[in-house]
Amino acid sequence: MKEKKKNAITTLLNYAGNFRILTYIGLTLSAISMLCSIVPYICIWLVVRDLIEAIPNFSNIQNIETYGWVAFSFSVCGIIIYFIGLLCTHLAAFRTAENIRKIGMNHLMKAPLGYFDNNASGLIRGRLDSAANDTETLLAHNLADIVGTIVLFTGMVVLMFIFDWRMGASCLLSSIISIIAMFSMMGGKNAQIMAEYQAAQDKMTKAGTEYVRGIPVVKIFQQTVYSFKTFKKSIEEYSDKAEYYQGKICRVPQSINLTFTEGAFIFLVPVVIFLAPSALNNGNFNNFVTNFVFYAIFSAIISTALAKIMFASSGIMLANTALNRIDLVMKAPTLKECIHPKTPIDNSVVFKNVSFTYEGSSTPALSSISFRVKPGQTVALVGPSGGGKTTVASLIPRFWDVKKGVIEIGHVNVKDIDQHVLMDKVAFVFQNTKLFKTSILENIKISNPNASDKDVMYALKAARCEDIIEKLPNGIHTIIGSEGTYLSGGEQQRIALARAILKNAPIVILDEATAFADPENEVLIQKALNVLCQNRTVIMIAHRLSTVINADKIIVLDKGYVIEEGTHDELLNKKGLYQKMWTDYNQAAKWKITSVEKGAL
Ligand SMILES: Nc1ncnc2c1ncn2[C@@H]1O[C@H](COP(=O)(O)OP(=O)(O)OP(=O)(O)O)[C@@H](O)[C@H]1O
Repeated sequence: MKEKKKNAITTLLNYAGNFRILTYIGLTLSAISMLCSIVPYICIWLVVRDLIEAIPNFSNIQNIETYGWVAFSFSVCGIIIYFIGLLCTHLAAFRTAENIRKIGMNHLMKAPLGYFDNNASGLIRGRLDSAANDTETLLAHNLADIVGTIVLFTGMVVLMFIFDWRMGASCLLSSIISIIAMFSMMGGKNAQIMAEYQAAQDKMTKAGTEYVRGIPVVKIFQQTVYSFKTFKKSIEEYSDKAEYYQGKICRVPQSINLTFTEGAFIFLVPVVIFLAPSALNNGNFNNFVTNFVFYAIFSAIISTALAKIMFASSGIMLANTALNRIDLVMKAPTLKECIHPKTPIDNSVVFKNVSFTYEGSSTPALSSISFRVKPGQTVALVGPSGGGKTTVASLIPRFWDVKKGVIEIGHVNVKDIDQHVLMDKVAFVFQNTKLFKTSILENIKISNPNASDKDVMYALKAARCEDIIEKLPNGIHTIIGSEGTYLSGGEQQRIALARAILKNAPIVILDEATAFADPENEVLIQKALNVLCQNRTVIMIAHRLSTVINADKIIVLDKGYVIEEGTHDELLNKKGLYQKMWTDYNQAAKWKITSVEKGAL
């Protein structure tokens, strides 16, 4: 446990960078302010001593006013120093939290795009945010309180043994019991239980995100909330863990801790009763009473100090868990950057004996795939569902890195091409277009931030988006998703094509570009695609075989293998899987036309 605490703080201070110095200053000031806060108690002891010694001639007392001023000055100084310290720790904490978010985001920017398919965005964001928030509280408040309290505690222990060690030891005994109870909640097996409790919370967040995503499906199929068993189960698991941690682990030590924190004088009274007769006999009863008054008051600040340590320790525990969770983000796989990047010499794409298995899967998605796409050629990937088409397409821009085989663009291994150059080389249009909740203009300029409004307008025209822009209240400046401005699937697809056209990349990857379009939109999308694909190397995935007839080459993928390759006519002559797919496709098309005709009659 001790080791873990050290790690959390060291790691956090690493995130703070140069602002670490502010943390050190803040902690030192917090320690000084705590030392200042002890002085008024010493003054109280002096006042009580003088009062008792002066009985009944109180007019002889001279120094009480001085003690009062000293106590007041130290209290005020302590408060001012504490606030300056807090200012420093807050500045450092805000910067650290900002750095955690920045470093986390920078790391995620290097993660392969495929990582985001496999990890819910809500979970990744939750991990970064909770780590930043929890550590912010730790650095801004908890750490200063811990250091201050340790100094205060050490000062108190010294004072306790200065005046009367027996009374001091009785006060200290309740503190020790309190501390043992406190740490028993956090140490050993209980730390593991706390980690499990946090993991259950993580699982619940993930299941919650999936649940919200699936609400439309639930509504369509009239399912009740309980159909989402995973989410329900995760809530139950979380409640069980929380209940177990709070009820079984914390109840007894918490009660002991609170009893001895609030009743720090619990051993003091019996000790005083026990010592009083000998003090009377020895003739130093005045001194004995002074010490008793002092320890009775002093035990109150022990309670405050212990309560502070308790809250601060739970802060460290939270920060520890948060750091473990952020580690999961920081340990996300990253694409290896090439040290000596090479420049592709043309726009060809070549797969050489590529095999690929998704992480966590035992079956390869692709096995020994080899094919060549010459510059300017259009190659179509077809085949049954799960054949590996999307995987092939996503390996080209390095959504994932292959471990076996080589993928080349312009005769250079994609791993040896600078990331920015690679991204400039390839434009992709996915099945599910992602448009941001911003203006159409911004949405399109994402692919080329330096483009002028004129270039954007050209791209919109080339993607046949004029009708979309005309009906929008503020034209290209209309924010998508605001004031009832929603675009249909086909319209979104055309905006995405405008984005790809503006990017002007020499290699285009199309994944089911017309999948969700109605007939009207499909014609427009097809026209936009013609512009996008002109004089470019194109790799397209299509289920509608009518769209691939004119491709320079068709590659048939089945169960991760290339089983046929050739032009439309060549493949029909082979009388293999493609020919069967073509027959089925035509039959389906004929069936559709017949059904429509019958319906019309
Ligand atoms: N992110 C992933 N993690 C694990 N396995 C995956 C992942 N994506 C795809 N697979 C698996 O890899 C294999 C190939 O899938 P892929 O999506 O490439 O096929 P496809 O031909 O594009 O299918 P479809 O036509 O249905 O889109 C399948 O067995 C699939 O289950």
